[in-house]
Amino acid sequence: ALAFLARPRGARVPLKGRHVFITGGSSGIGLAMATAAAREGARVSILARNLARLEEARAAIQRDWGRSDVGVHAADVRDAEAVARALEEAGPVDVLVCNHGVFVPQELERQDVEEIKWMVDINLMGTFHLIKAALPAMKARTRETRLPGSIAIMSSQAGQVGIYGYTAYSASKFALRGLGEALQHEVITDNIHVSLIFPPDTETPGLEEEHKRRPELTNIIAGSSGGMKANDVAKKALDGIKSGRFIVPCNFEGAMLAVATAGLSPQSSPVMAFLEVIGAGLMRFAALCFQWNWFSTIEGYYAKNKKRE
Ligand SMILES: NC(=O)C1=CN([C@@H]2O[C@H](COP(=O)(O)OP(=O)(O)OC[C@H]3O[C@@H](n4cnc5c(N)ncnc54)[C@H](OP(=O)(O)O)[C@@H]3O)[C@@H](O)[C@H]2O)C=CC1
Ligand SMILES: CCCCCCCCCCCCCCCC(=O)[C@@H](N)CO
Repeated sequence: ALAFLARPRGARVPLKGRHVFITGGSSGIGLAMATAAAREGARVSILARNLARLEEARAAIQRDWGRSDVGVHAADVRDAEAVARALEEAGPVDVLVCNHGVFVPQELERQDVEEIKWMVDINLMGTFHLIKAALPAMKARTRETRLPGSIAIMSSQAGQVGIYGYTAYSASKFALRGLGEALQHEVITDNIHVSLIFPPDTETPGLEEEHKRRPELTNIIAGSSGGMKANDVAKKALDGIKSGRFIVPCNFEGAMLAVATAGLSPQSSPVMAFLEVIGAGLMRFAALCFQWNWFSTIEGYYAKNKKRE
């Protein structure tokens, strides 16, 4: 029954010979995805603000994979016109990867409104700008080539569960899920598959920066999910994109989170649909255990710090 029910139907999204456009492609997960896509024979374009870092990334991809056709586009995703210009320059896209993102964890009370707005503008509004700019040509492309296209959006496990220190970041990353679910309805008849990627802490230049300011409690709770290397996240992400998966978890805890938060998300895999139906109660129980542990940690931490004052 679930094999019949699971929707949208699964798809094979090939990368070889296709145009893969990756934002935040000059660093961390984005650079790892750009490198892996080039290795699979895709024509890759990368977008970020800093041109020098983009050029370095292009040189690294060319050195490793001998591709001389990596396109670089310096633009800020907050600037809708600059994003539209970059996509115009790059030409029609087959696979759009909205991976750019910024994260500064902080308790809401201590975080400035400017910093909150900055995260929401880049992580959420930037993704809107990209998809709106890329979509018309993407639709024409899937019609022309009769091959499925893909829009991949980089969320985070902090986009599946809200944890201490991530009010602004989680809000921006949860929002991407709403965007993605609604968008999948709108583009399915154009043969475009939406993928939402949910990595745990991943070793990147961005994470190194984040650690300079991350509250101790955020460190502890985020540690509930094992850290990963950028190359491994990139591989999971590309595998998810290639098989047209909507929810793409990256590690074991991520697979549990995916089942626990399945909600009303699209599901093309009958096997995953089966696990979701069977696992719902069990994973809710596991989630309550995790929450029990997190609240105990927070209460213990505050009790200890009060004593010290
Ligand atoms: N590392 C982690 O622990 C995790 C990361 N993620 C998500 O994965 C994505 C990538 O993270 P990671 O690789 O760590 O990040 P990095 O900080 O290493 O790289 C971020 C990339 O995004 C680009 N970028 C940032 N702001 C803008 C902007 N306004 N316009 C255009 N490009 C921009 C950066 O280039 P430039 O500064 O030149 O613009 C850079 O290329 C993010 O969306 C992040 O939220 C999710 C879960 C865990
Ligand atoms: C039912 C069972 C549930 C099991 C596991 C729950 C684990 C949740 C851990 C949440 C970790 C959030 C890390 C965010 C990383 C990130 O995005 C930052 N590095 C900034 O980018």
